[in-house]
Amino acid sequence: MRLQIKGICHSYDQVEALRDIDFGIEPGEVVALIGPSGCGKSTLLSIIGGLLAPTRGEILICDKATPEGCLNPLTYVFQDFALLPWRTVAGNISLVLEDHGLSKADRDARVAEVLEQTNLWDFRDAYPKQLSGGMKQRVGIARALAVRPAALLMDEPLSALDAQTRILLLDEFAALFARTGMTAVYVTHNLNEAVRLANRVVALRRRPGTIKEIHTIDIPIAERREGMPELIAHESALWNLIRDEAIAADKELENVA
Ligand SMILES: Nc1ncnc2c1ncn2[C@@H]1O[C@H](COP(=O)(O)OP(=O)(O)OP(=O)(O)O)[C@@H](O)[C@H]1O
Repeated sequence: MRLQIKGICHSYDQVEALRDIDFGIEPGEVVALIGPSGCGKSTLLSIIGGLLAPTRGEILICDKATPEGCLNPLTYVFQDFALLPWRTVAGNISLVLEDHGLSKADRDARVAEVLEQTNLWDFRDAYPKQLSGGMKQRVGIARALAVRPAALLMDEPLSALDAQTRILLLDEFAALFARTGMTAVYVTHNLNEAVRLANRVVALRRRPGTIKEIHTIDIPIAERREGMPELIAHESALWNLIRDEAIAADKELENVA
């Protein structure tokens, strides 16, 4: 799916959150949105996903190409997993397939397929309260994949997890993106995640949120490894881009507390 973000501006009452945001997302591309706290990353993701109408501008879907059997072209992965506690792993995944006119056999086949893809098969009958944070987020990913999306929209999907689980899931996301050629928009505070996963990184400045720079990382995602000198160089270039504003945003939050 090719998306064009065109002249997006958004204000919440008196707060001008985004101004004149323009860029394209190519099919199979992973775009990370980074920037200091409050620069409008989540607002932009919500606008791309159609959850929020922008004050001005539009999101153009330039080609309508979607995977076969796609039930929801733009699909969210939430940082807090958003699982139903009274449903099993398989039940949580199957939930998003209900009300789409699929037969039970089709639903079961899709659930089995994504359970395999996310290494959750052995946990299919477990309930969310029995799972670690990392396993819960795997269920979140499996649920998103079950609708065969054209693009995944991910809002800090690893931020609720401990450091070791983050590293494990980061490897799994990289493998997933490399294997499926999935189009994705990935919001993160974490520059390490951005350089592991993204083909391009959109760095935003704040007040109002505008594009500071679009940074390209031209190493195939499948070839990226933790600690690669080239990735460390990209991470440090990104930090130099947002450093001053990140420090200012941090001080501002400290003053409020
Ligand atoms: N519902 C809302 N009502 C009023 N102001 C809002 C609302 N949501 C966000 N804002 C403001 O809009 C600006 C952008 O917020 P947003 O959450 O999109 O930024 P962010 O970059 O995702 O922040 P963070 O990194 O802290 O999650 C901030 O100044 C925020 O306070």
